Amino acid sequence: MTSTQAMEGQPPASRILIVTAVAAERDAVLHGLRGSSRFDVVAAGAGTAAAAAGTAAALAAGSYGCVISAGIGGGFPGAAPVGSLVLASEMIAADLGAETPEGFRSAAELGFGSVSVPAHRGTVEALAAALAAAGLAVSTGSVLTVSTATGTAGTAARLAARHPGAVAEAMEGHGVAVAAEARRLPVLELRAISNAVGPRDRDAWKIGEALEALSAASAILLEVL
Ligand SMILES: O=C(O)c1cccc(C(=O)CC[C@H]2O[C@@H](n3cnc4c(=O)[nH]cnc43)[C@H](O)[C@@H]2O)c1
Repeated sequence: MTSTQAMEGQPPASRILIVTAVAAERDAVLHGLRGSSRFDVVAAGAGTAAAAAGTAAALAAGSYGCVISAGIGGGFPGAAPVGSLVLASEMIAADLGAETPEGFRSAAELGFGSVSVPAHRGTVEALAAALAAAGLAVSTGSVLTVSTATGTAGTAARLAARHPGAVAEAMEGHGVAVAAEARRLPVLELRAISNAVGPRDRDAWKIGEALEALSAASAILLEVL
């Protein structure tokens, strides 16, 4: 895990922890935050296990009032185009469950507990309004956390059918959210869309465009949080 404090100085009353997967996402967020001392930004690694462990470690080491999972993500066609932003209304562990002869059953359906953590509604609404007011394209809806990035039209269609409110998928949000929820902290997920959820075409991913959108959105975090 690599961690960067935005700037040295006295910690304010309510600090905010932002967890990304990779260093490029962390650096894009830090660029937008322009050295604000209220935020710590941590690149915890890809996937829910690294995200949850990294978030839990950061929360054990510091005092925070809010946690944000941030990075790039895949957008569902028709809901979140490449280059746009997504704010999660909830973070769903979309492939946590079991295959059965009747198809996939979620851990919740199997009685193992919830697979969804709600985002802090008031903050989502305020942030979505501020992003839109700044001229940034933003949609709000469920963000799916998957262990395997979708690579076929069939998987995309199955996920969309199972989660009609889904706007994007990524690989860390639910892990960050579970670690935040364990400490009763409000949690958000912010994704900048680099690719469409569907048939895999890695060469078509617009990572630079998404990282720019992530930086622009991070500048708005300063105003709202
Ligand atoms: O190669 C690079 O320069 C680069 C820069 C920033 C980020 C990356 C990543 O590969 C990040 C992996 C991260 O991205 C999320 N992600 C993005 N699109 C999807 C998707 O369609 N399905 C699932 N996850 C996606 C995910 O959270 C990964 O951890 C590379």
